Amino acid sequence: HFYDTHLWPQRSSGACTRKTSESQASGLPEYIKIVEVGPRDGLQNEKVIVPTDIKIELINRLSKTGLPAIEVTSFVSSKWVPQMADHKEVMRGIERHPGVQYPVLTPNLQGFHSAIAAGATEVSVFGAASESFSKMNINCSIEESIEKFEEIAKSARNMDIPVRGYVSCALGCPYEGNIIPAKVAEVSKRLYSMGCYEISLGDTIGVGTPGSMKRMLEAVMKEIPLSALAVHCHDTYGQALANILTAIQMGVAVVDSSVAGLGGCPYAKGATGNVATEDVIYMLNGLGINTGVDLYTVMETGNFICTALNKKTNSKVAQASFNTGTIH
Ligand SMILES: CC(C)(COP(=O)([O-])OP(=O)([O-])OC[C@H]1O[C@@H](n2cnc3c(N)ncnc32)[C@H](O)[C@@H]1OP(=O)([O-])[O-])[C@@H](O)C(=O)NCCC(=O)NCCSC(=O)C[C@@](C)(O)CC(=O)[O-]
Repeated sequence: HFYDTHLWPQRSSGACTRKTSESQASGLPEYIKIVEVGPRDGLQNEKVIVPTDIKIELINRLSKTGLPAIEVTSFVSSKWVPQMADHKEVMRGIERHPGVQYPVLTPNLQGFHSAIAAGATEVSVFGAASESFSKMNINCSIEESIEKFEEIAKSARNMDIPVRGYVSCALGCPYEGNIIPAKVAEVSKRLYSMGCYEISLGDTIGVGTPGSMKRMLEAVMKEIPLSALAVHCHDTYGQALANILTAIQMGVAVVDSSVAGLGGCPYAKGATGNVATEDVIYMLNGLGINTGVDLYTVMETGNFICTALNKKTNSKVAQASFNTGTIH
């Protein structure tokens, strides 16, 4: 089930070349920034520990696709997430391309200091809109997590390190079920107020629908400027692209995704992969929205990591391109 990319034709014209005129006409953003989370969110959930050199090669390949941001690893406890135990080696080992951001996850000051010592120049804190999830994921309440994140934000500010903020369970929690939009808005506001430049709203278990995405975003947009919002959709219920389309129709212009649709959170059982980067780019190309990312190179990179992991891609676009021998 692996893809011999030689079977694919070279990149075709069509959707990729229809640039901004359609998106301008439809009121959609002209440019969407894709934040690639595969090396972190994808590989943290693999049962096997992926060798460090494969992780580095994955990130180096992703750096050549035009992606503007690639989440590298997490500086978390190796007892909690053994898959990310080689964070220092990965951070030190990658080639950094000018203009590409390489954020890493940091749950507390200890993680922040290790990340900076390993050469990180951007970090992400990761909170939740659910008390139970916060406890299960980072072993503290939402309030305690905010205190830890404030310490990170303060140190980061002194060092000119940008901080991104995640809010998990924005559309539902594996332990509490429904999460009210007001809670998502409240946690988002606290992260934004402490200096996070962007808030990524995570549908951690992929239960959201365009309806719940719209209601949640309406609440969050009352507190935070649209330009500071991102969506992070898992595809567990097959709703990710529809949810992303809803978000971009509402003006959100930053989308997290994962090459080959790798991903999931070890503390959210049953949550399958993130939406595939290939599928997001294909949809955005079709809408005439510029991403600056080359679909073909991302598909080749997806093929590389799936071959290394001995698994089938979750990207529908990569599957279809293989089956039909065409990229539309
Ligand atoms: C946050 C902790 C560390 C608290 O864990 P804790 O056990 O409460 O920490 P502690 O402060 O009590 O320290 C206990 C031990 O952990 C060590 N420790 C303490 N901090 C660190 C650190 N930063 N890096 C490395 N080690 C650390 C510390 O040194 C000590 O070591 P010991 O003395 O026992 O040998 C733990 O709960 C943890 O590592 N959790 C990992 C959670 C995680 O990575 N989850 C997946 C990412 S979140 C996600 O996927 C969702 C997202 C972002 O994608 C968005 C979405 O989809 O919604």
